[in-house]
Amino acid sequence: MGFIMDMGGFPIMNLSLLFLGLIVFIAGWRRSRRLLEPPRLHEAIPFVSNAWHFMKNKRLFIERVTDALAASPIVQCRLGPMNIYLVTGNSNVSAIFRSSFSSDPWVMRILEHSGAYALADLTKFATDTSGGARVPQADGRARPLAQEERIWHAKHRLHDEALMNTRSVTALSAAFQRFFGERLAAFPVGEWVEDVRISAFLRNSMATAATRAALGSRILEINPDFVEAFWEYETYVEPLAFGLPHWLNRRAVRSRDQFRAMCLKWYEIANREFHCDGTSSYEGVDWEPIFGSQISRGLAQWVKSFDFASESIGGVYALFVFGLQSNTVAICTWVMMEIIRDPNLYREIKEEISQAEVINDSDEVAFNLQELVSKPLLQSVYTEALRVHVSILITRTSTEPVTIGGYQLPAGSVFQAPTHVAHFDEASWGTADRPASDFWAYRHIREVETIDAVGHVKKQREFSMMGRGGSFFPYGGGISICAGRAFAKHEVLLAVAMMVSNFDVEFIEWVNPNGSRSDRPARDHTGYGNGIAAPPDRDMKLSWRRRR
Ligand code: HEM
Repeated sequence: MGFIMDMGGFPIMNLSLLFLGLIVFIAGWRRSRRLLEPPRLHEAIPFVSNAWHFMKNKRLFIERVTDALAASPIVQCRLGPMNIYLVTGNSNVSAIFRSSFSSDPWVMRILEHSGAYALADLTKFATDTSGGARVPQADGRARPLAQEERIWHAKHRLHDEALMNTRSVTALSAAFQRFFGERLAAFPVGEWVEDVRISAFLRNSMATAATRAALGSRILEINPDFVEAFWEYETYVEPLAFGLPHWLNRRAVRSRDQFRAMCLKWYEIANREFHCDGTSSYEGVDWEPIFGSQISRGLAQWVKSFDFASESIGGVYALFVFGLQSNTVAICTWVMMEIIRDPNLYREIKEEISQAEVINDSDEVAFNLQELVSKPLLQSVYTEALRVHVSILITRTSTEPVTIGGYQLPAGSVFQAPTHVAHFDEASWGTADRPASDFWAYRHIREVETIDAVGHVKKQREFSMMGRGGSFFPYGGGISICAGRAFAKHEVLLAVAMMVSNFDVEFIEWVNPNGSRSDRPARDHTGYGNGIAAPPDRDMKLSWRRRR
């Protein structure tokens, strides 16, 4: 009692004041800490809920992020073991595309968990801190790495040479046109085929044609189930990157390992066949059946020069096929669905496509590629499909201390910019009668007046982003921007043009995955965790008749 009342002569009043002061101090300190740190995305079970939510229903997770980013342009969130800063706004997003931000740590997670690279090869990436750019980043090494030891840079150079330059894009597009044409030619001329499901058709035929174009035909002969195994693996690529223990992710790990094994089996056979006569007769050609294209042969060269282990080589090709297929097929499907459901749009698209038709040496209808990919309405529909259906969190790590959204954050902070927030921003995209949430085929078109040779004023359509490019980054940005973006556009527009130009099409109904009639059109597949373009959750059933 005496202890409570006077504490050996220390009056209770003083003790209460001291205690109160301490509480005020702690509350103030915590508030000031909070002010120094961005607000945090709510999480019911710390370390678990957000990561679980992300993997199981990414669309809902991104909607929660969108709400949080409406209140603050930067929000913290824990995804499994990682603390992440989610950012929005043109200046914050362009900041993370600067060269002082790197995608390498995130890519390393993908290589390790989604590609299952061998530890020895992961170490080669981890120890090369010189970055991907031509000029090495200062990394404080006593002996800077020689150019040929720079593994990130070698990969970037390969992408530039074998994916981005005009010759490689033209060669890949020509091969794709040939192989997709063969799939279409399998339909009888003049006969209506009643039960074509556009999503299922493209997942098989477009993926097969793109695989042959990029990797050659041999890979499909060696692995008849290659395309099915790919789609199984594809659903797990992004969830795998979080590196959950295998026992929590058994199916994902099994699919990954099966697909990598297929890639490796082909690589080993292809490698022997390609070099069987010591000097391959295929050297220098644009396309051959064993390795396919320049990018595929380049990858083979790259893995050899860095002495990759076999298990990594399977992962290298598995991840390449992921980049090649998973977005183009989904985007092409959305473009077809949107134009088929709107007869006027279909008619106008068909008219544009007919202007790019040419007769090739074999007397067949082909396309002037440059003309095709610059048609205003086709580009607008393609851009709108990317705007509405691409949802990715572009991820970067700061290599130096940085101020973003008014917060000073240390080197090593991980940032993610959700495309969804920018792509659905009303201020950038909405119009009085067309909210940003709607797909509107004509959103990226403007009418301009031109005067012809005899002085007549003509109205003409032009494709235009109208200065809104900063709110549109479906291909990411900075040095890690998608290396396949030029081919992606060619491939999607070619596939659309070939179907529209060669077939009469009639819509029948929307169907559920089990084939039963759906009472609503397709929406983004919400449970989809793969990362970039969401595929449709319903299919479109149609009948079509090949015209020639
Ligand atoms: C509509 C189709 C496509 C979309 C929306 C898309 C989107 C993306 C995105 C968002 C990234 C990450 C960029 C970043 O972190 O800033 C990426 C990277 C990449 N993509 Fe694509 N992509 C598409 C098609 C393709 C195709 C067809 C290929 C291959 C032929 C491809 C190859 C790559 C490669 C190699 C990278 C890694 C680039 C690097 O780290 O340097 N992509 N893509």
